[in-house]
Amino acid sequence: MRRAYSRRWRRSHSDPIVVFPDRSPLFALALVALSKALFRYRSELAPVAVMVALYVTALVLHHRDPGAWPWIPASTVATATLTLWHPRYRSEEKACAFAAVMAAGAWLTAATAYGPGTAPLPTLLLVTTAVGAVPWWMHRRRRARVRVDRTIRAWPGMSERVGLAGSKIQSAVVDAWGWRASMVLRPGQTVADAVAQVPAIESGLGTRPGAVRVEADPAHAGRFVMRVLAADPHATAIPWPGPQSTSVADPIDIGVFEDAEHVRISVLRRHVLIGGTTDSGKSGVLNGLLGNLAACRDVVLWGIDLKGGMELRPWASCLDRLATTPAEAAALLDDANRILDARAHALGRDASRVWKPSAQRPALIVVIDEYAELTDTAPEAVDSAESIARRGRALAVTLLVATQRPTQKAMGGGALRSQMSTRICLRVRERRDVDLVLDRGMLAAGWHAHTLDAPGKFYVLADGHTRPRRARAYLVTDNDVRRTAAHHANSRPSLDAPSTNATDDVLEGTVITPEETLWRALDTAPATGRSVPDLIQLTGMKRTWIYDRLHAWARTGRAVQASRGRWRANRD
Ligand SMILES: Nc1ncnc2c1ncn2[C@@H]1O[C@H](COP(=O)(O)OP(=O)(O)OP(=O)(O)O)[C@@H](O)[C@H]1O
Repeated sequence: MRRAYSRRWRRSHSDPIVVFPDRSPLFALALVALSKALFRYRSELAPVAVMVALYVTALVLHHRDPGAWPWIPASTVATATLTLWHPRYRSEEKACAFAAVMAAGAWLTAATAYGPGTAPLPTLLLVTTAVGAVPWWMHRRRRARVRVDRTIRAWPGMSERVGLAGSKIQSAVVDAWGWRASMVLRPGQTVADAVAQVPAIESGLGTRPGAVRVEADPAHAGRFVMRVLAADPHATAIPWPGPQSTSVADPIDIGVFEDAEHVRISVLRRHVLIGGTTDSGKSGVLNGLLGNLAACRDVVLWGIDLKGGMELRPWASCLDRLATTPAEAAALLDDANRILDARAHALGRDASRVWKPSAQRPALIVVIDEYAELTDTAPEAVDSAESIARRGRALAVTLLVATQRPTQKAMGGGALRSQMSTRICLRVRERRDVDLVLDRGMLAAGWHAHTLDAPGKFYVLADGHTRPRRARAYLVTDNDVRRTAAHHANSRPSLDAPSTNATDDVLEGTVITPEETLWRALDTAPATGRSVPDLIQLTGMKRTWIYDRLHAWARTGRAVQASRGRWRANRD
C-alpha cells in the first residue's frame, strides 16, 4: 500500500489546538501534554479508539432501539466484503481487515440486543481488542507511515541540525523498502549541498549508515528526492531468472533497483561500457547480457577474451567467433569493419537508412572482456574498435566492453569511451574513477560508485536511466551459463550473405568456432572415425556438448558413427 502525504496532509494533520479556561495553569499544562501525547500516538491508540466507539455506539443503540440488531449483521457482512476488494491492500492485510470487521459487527449485534454491559460482552470486547491490536501494532508499513509522519513533523527543526536549514519536505511516499520524500531546498541551496549532508541526515534520522540516498530532480535545481531505506533490498544476491529476451530489440533485464524496479537496458544501436574494479561483478553483468542475447535469434555474437578465454569460453557454443589472442582479436575487429562496409553498401543499394535486425539479417554484437588488455597487447586493433563504435549504430553492429578502469590510456584514447551511450558502473576503487566510467561531473551529482559495498551492485547511465539509483545485477552462476549456452547452442543464427561474403576471403587463418573445429575433425577423420575423448580435446568442449552436435548431425545424415564411440563425417 502506498500513501502520498501532500499539502492536504499538512492541513489535515496539523497539531490540535486545545482551548481551556484560564483558571488552573497546572491543569491546563496537563491537558496540553495529554492531548499532545494522544495525538502523537493516535495510530498506536487506534484499536482503543475503535473499542470505545463500539461501546458507545452499542450503548446508544441498545437504549434507543434494541430491536434494530438484525440490521447490524447484514451491514457488517457488506462492509467486510468491501474490504476484500480494496485495491491497495495486500491479501494478508485484507484478511485481517475482514476478520476485524466481522468480529466488531458480531460484538455490536450482541451488545445492541442485550446491552454492552451484559457479561461476558465487556470482557469479550477487551480481549478481542487486545488480540486484534497485535497485528495492527506489528504492521510494518503502518509503523513506517507513523515514522514518516513524525519525520515530516520534525523536519523544520531537524533541517537546521543537518545543515539544510530552510529546506522542506513537500510530499512523502511509503513503499516496500522504506520511504522517499520530495524535498524543496531553500533558494541558494543546491543538490550538491544535500549530497554533502547525507551522513548528517542519516544521523538526524537515526538510520543505519548508507540508508539515505539523494537524487537530483531533473526538472528543478532547487528540488531533490530523498530515499530512506528501512532495509537494504540488495543485502543478498538476487538469483538470475533466466533469459527473458527473444529479440535483440528487447531491453534486457540485468538486475533490480533498490525499490525492486527492474533494470532494463537496450543494446541494439547502443554501445555498452561496463566498468568496475576487480571482483566487482563485471563478468556477472556480461553473463546476464550474454544469457539473454544467446536466446535471441536475430543477433550473432562475437567475443574477444584476452585472458585466455577464461571468461567467454563457457559461451563458446553460442559465439560465432571467439578471439583469445591479440592477433585473433585484431583480425576479428578488422572483419567487423568489413561487415560494416558491406552493410553500408547493401543499405545504400536498398536506399535504407538503418539495418533492421531479423533472423535472416541479424545484428552483430562484439563482446570485449577487459578492453585494457586489447589496447596493451594489440594497439593496432584500437582504430578498428573505434571505427565500430563510431559507425556501428545504424548498421546494428554493437560493442559490449568491460574494463577495470577506463582511463584514457586503457581505452586507447577517449574516442571509444565517448561513443558508449550505456554505462554500467560497478564498485570502483577511487572516487575519481566514477567520472571515468560514467562521465565528468557524475560523482558530484551523487553517483557514488566508490561506496558500493558488494559485488554486482552498480549504477547505470542509459536511456531512461538518468538518475543515480543503485541497482544490483542478478547473480548468474556457472551452472546458469552452462545450461543456457547448451540450450541455445543449436539455434544460433548465421550472418547474412553480405556480411559473410565480406569476411569469407579473410577467414582463413583466423580463429574458428568450436563447432567448426568439430566439423573439421570429423571431416578429416580416418574411416574408423575419431574417438569422443579426442573430439573433446580438440574442441575444448564438454562431452554433452559434443554428443548434442554429433546426434544432431547424425539425424541429418551429416555425420555417422563409424564404430562404438567413434565418429566421422558422412562421405557417402
Ligand atoms: N550480481 C552478483 N551478486 C552476488 N555476487 C556476485 C554478483 N556478481 C558477481 N558476484 C560474485 O563476485 C565475485 C566476482 O565476480 P566477477 O568475476 O563477475 O567480478 P569481475 O569484476 O569480473 O572480476 P575480475 O575483474 O577479476 O574479472 C564472484 O565470486 C561472484 O560470484
